[in-house]
Amino acid sequence: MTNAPIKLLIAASGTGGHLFPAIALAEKLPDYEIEWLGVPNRLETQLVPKQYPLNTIPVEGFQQGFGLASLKILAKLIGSIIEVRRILKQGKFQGVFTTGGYIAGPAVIAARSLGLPVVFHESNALPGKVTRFFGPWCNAMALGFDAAAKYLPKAKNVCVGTPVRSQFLAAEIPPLDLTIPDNAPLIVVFGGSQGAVAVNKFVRQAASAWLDTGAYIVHLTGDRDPDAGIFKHPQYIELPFYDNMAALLRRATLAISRSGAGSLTELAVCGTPAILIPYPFAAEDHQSYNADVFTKAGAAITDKQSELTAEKLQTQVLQLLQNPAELTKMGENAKAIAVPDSADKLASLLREVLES
Ligand SMILES: CC(=O)N[C@H]1[C@@H](OP(=O)(O)OP(=O)(O)OC[C@H]2O[C@@H](n3ccc(=O)[nH]c3=O)[C@H](O)[C@@H]2O)O[C@H](CO)[C@@H](O)[C@@H]1O
Repeated sequence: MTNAPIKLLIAASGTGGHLFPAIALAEKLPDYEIEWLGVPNRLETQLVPKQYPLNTIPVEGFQQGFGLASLKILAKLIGSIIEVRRILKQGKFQGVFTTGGYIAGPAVIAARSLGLPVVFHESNALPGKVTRFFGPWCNAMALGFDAAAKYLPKAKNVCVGTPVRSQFLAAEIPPLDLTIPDNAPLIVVFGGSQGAVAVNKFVRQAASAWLDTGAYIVHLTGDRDPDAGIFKHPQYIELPFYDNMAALLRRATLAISRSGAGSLTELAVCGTPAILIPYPFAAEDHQSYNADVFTKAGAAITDKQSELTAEKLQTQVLQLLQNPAELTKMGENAKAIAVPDSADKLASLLREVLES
């Protein structure tokens, strides 16, 4: 007699930073029957592989203060909890995995109210409010960074790193489909999964001096950059989004990046030295806490956006390009933070919780 597969509901929504680790975990559970929980019109509708049926609920994050808008959101939250309980019961799910954010609230409440186990993964060094609130209710709290544990004193913390997409771990990474000479230094600029308009502006103002040294720039602008297409140069490649990040970050001499957990994890796995510019409006400034981990490890230089100028960024990059030994050291320090088998560790933890 063969055992029926374990049914798992994955609640991961919104950004690459929330979705990629969950997809990497799902790929490690081929013997499970997995369905997804997300919201309509977010990145999950594009990124979640078709083999995982997507259930959607209309949950939203709370605004500051408590007005009519918050009451509507509360009503949606209650409706979402009822709906997730229905999905879990009807589908006979045996557990829930979540990467946090506002989808996690109804997922954790519904699962725990039905007595189902929940494994939570928090990739940031400063855990989000939802994580801090619901962490103690979960059967395991998997952390991307050790530094997060002190903010979750009552949770069952296990540091597993943050899983990266399988492309980063493949023995043979597909080659870059961009024309960049082998010996040219390459600066890669990216601003999370949605691009960073403020970073893009600094980069365009500073870029000429970098290009004059013979360096190439691959600039991933996001699709909402009003200045896209303005700056042109034969060594400057501008794209709204690029898929083959594994090959690009491995090839990069230096990255200029926001400090979302996903980006940092990939920089570490690839051993890519970086200048980090935390997104100043991220919830509770959590990207600065992420960046601190890298700066303290000697893997990156961090610039506060409010104190940065194009001139300062220009000089920092020129100095680093002239100092390959420093770049190599930063890259090695980044590699030392990496947890390349994070998805395996997370899958083992989940199996331990769901199968014991
Ligand atoms: C603005 C904001 O609050 N962002 C948060 C969001 O992640 P957000 O998705 O914004 O940022 P992350 O750095 O975590 O992830 C970005 C991902 O997009 C990928 N990418 C980017 C550009 C591109 O052209 N191609 C591509 O594949 C990167 O390789 C990376 O995997 O959730 C993360 C996890 O909780 C947080 O740490 C981030 O702070």
